[in-house]
Amino acid sequence: MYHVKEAFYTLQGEGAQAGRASVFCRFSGCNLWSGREADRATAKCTFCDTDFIGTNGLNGGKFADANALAEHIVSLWPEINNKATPYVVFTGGEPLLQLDEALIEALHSHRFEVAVETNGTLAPPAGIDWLCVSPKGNNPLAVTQGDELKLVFPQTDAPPEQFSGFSFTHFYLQPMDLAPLNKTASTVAQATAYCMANPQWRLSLQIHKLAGFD
Ligand SMILES: C[S@@+](CC[C@H](N)C(=O)[O-])C[C@H]1O[C@@H](n2cnc3c(N)ncnc32)[C@H](O)[C@@H]1O
Ligand SMILES: Nc1nc2[nH]cc(C(=O)O)c2c(=O)[nH]1
Ligand code: SF4
Ligand SMILES: [Mg+2]
Repeated sequence: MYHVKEAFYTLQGEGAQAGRASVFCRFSGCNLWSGREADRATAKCTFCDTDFIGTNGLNGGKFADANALAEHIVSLWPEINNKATPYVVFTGGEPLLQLDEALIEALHSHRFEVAVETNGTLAPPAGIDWLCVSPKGNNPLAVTQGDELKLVFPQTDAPPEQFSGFSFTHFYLQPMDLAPLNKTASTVAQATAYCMANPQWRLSLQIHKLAGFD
């Protein structure tokens, strides 16, 4: 059984695939935070910008098997023409708690490319087409290679230098959105300065927040 908080059609807002039409499938639950505000300060990941509790969001629910969830995802992709490869982004919460090879294979059989946004603490199943790892503080990584390392910046216990030798094709700094913490500061300016001083790293602005879509 897969537990899905919400699923929707939008543009990828972050990283190297920003601007690409995507079905987002947000799994419920995370291994680094309960999702409850009362637990945030003591969680293993404290700055999360996402509600991933339960299955009550848009197009959310419980899906009995891989084919049922794959068909749900396929139904959210618009059949406008066949020139673009359909794209699904599994996120959460932590998608690697639930994503498995059966679901990836079911989506491949519908021509979909499969992307994942993960905190990197769990081993991924085979078959993922685009793996984005976003390390969280000093939580140990189970994954040190992939397509994209996208580090939320700044994090005192996760400086970029710790990851710059890993085997990723793209290295992005994403300014920490402090709104979930009821704080403001210029994390954009700090990330900009770091990327200018360290050209291995590129800036990822969360364009969905700037443009006002999900
Ligand atoms: C909500 S997470 C879900 C996927 C996975 N659990 C992870 O942490 O990568 C999706 C993306 O949002 C990023 N993110 C979470 N909170 C953020 C914040 N306050 N500011 C900027 N990016 C944030 C994460 O680092 C990750 O790249
Ligand atoms: N548009 C849009 N792009 C995103 N890229 C990563 C997201 C996430 O929450 O994982 C996200 C999201 O929530 N919305
Ligand atoms: S690991 Fe990802 S989903 Fe979990 S609390 Fe952190 S940012 Fe949110
Ligand atoms: Mg998000």
